[in-house]
Amino acid sequence: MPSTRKQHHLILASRSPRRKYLLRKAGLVFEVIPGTFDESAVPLTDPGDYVKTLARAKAEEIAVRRPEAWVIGADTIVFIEGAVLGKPASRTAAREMLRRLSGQTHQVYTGYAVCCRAAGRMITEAVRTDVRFKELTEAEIEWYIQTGEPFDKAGAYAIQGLGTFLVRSINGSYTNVVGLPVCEVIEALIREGAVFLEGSEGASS
Ligand SMILES: Cc1cn([C@H]2C[C@H](O)[C@@H](COP(=O)(O)OP(=O)(O)OP(=O)(O)O)O2)c(=O)[nH]c1=O
Repeated sequence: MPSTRKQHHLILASRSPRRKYLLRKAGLVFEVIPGTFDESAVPLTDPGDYVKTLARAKAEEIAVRRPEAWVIGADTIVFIEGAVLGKPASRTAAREMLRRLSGQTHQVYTGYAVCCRAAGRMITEAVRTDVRFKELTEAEIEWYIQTGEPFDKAGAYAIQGLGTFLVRSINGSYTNVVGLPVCEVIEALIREGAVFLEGSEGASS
């Protein structure tokens, strides 16, 4: 019996619900296939190069299995005074990160990769957004930690969630902070002829 399942040709190589949400909101049709790439194996270099390397590795892992598809990979880090803040592993780590970010401006870097092996294409870029936090009281930090929101987010906060109250201002792309610079990624997809919109021919085969 022939399969009636839609074969999408755009794949998001990510387990991040935020990335999926951002691309869906932009009207794209895609599959989600998270990889197993071990980020800890990559040494920190320049923050932009670092997120590009990780984004590329995440995309390539899936592209090898689906050479005909266009694959998107991404990686987001929070960077302050030469240090990378990843996802906090404990309440103590979350507390330390939030204290460090309090009253300061930090940088959020998201690297993205858009690639297709059959087309012989690999685009990698990094986008930077400056984020300024308000001065946080200890009570505000404790309240935010007990909401549970910091734990799967780089830098222990979510600008798109309850953590919106932490942010005084941003300079640059908002979606870049959430996990995917939508403007730049869609620009790249359009340039490559790889945009699959709901209802369009390219979205299924
Ligand atoms: C700073 C910030 C980060 N984040 C999230 C975006 C990313 O999902 C996460 C950083 O972790 P990443 O390692 O970039 O991504 P991930 O592990 O969630 O997903 P995958 O590797 O499978 O693609 O932090 C927010 O949701 N809001 C924010 O304000």
